[in-house]
Amino acid sequence: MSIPILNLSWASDPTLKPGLLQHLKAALFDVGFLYITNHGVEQQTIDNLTDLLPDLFAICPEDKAKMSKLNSPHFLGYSGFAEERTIGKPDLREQFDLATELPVVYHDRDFSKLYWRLRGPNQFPPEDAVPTFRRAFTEYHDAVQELSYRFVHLVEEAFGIPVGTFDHFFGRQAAKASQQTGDFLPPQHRIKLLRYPPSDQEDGGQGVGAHKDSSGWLTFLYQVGDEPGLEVLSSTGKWLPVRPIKGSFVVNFGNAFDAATEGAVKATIHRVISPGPRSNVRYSIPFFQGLPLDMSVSEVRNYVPESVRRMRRETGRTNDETQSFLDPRWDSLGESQLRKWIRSHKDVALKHYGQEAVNYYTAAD
Ligand SMILES: O=C(O)CCC(=O)C(=O)O
Ligand SMILES: [Fe+2]
Repeated sequence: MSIPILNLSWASDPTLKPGLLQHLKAALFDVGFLYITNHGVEQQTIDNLTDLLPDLFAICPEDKAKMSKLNSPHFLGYSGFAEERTIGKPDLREQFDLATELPVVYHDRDFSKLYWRLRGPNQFPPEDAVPTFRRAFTEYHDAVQELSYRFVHLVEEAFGIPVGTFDHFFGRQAAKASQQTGDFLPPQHRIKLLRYPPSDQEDGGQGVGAHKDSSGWLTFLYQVGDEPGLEVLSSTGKWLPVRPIKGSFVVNFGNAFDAATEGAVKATIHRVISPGPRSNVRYSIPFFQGLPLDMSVSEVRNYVPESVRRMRRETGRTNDETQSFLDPRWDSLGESQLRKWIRSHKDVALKHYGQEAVNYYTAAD
């Protein structure tokens, strides 16, 4: 298995587009991981943000503390080196979690569900500490958001459903009158700015442990520079390197997408090995495309054609890893997101959601 590279500029050439869609189908259904090049996001927009990363991570500890995730019921802000764990081991990275800049909604509308508190504004670094950061971040966010919507249109074509079928998930058009769903509050997308310092272990260390993405629908990852480390688990059980290709994004699929397609498009397992002792710092920026918090995966599934959903069933393999969406308690995106955040950040959860919520969301299944 190798990781396909799709040239998105083929989408605007009628003679090349059928080939692109063919490649996309193979990438979606056979691999679940791909690179995209000529994707339409200006290199300058990317560089304006990536050039600031060394300065951002070099802000003083007091400024980092002021941006701590502990301040944020939305789990947005700074987490220090090795503070998060995956599969029981610390991840040797430092990160800023950001998102689409949105106001809180739970104060002034009838949003009775606790998960609405996930939605809210960013904590930005002080403007004098990293001048132009907010502008560079916002431009990057807007450009990748636009790419993500464009890419979803190609996925619709690959699925053989009308272009725009998923638009109302993103507040881009009302659902058709005949359909029950619609009027969702447009989602908040999440962006992590990640820094992996060189490890003192010869074989690197756990940059981030093996996982599937649970924060969104599709992930668009930008790997800064040439430092390797990202690996994806192939269907034969081998770890394949996903080396940076200058200017490309890596696309992969989150648990919700896997569940919505009944496993036809897999949420692949991936990990990052930290740079070794003589390597450079590695930076990367995943963009997790969100879905409306009050939408349920079963609703999303209604828009995915039967021809796609039966693919996994026909292979005879069960859809093992997305069981949590099958539990009615976690079927909505909001419930599953809140559960995930509370489980991974108990300190933030206790402070902003209280012991009762922590007990509820962390109880064994
Ligand atoms: O840093 C990377 O290349 C990947 C990060 C990742 O998989 C994640 O944060 O979900
Ligand atoms: Fe990931």
